[in-house]
Amino acid sequence: MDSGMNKKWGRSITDAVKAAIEGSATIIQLREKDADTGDFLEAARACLKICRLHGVPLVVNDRIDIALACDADGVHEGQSDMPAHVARTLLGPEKIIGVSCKTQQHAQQAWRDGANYIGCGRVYPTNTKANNFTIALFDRECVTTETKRLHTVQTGRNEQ
Ligand SMILES: Cc1ncc(COP(=O)(O)OP(=O)(O)O)c(N)n1
Ligand SMILES: Cc1nc(C(=O)O)sc1CCOP(=O)(O)O
Repeated sequence: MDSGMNKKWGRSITDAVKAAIEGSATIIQLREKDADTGDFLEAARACLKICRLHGVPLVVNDRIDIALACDADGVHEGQSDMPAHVARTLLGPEKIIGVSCKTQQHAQQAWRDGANYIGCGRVYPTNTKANNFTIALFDRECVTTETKRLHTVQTGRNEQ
């Protein structure tokens, strides 16, 4: 979740985190693509406080420095972000590392690098993210059954 999108919907990022947890979310990702570092860190600390109260892990998208600064539970990295093996070295053995994967090769590399889960998709178009492509459901099956391990699937939606 991200502050910008939630602001558009008239709620704060912390309200969004609370609502997600009330709705049974078992892990939260903070994904701030447009925030300044200071604002990102502040949001991460505020979200983490709520997550800790409820025993729900919080992972930070892209930014290992933010995750380290607030002692978040982990990070999510894309194919053009910090490689998972470097993230593992920086974060240590206990933190959660997720990696976005669109091919079997991505997935195999992620597991070799010490990822805890892979994010596979998206499988439907979205207008919330540019410069990225949708994969076929068949490809998603190949990526996830190939590795038979923990994965999430990005679905995609259309924001008006
Ligand atoms: C769970 C999950 N899966 C995939 C993504 C996408 O991550 P990435 O490829 O790094 O793209 P951005 O999020 O940086 O736009 C994700 N964030 N979470
Ligand atoms: C964060 C993210 N990355 C994607 C990718 O394809 O790499 S899809 C995605 C989430 C898109 O979800 P929504 O459409 O609900 O905004």
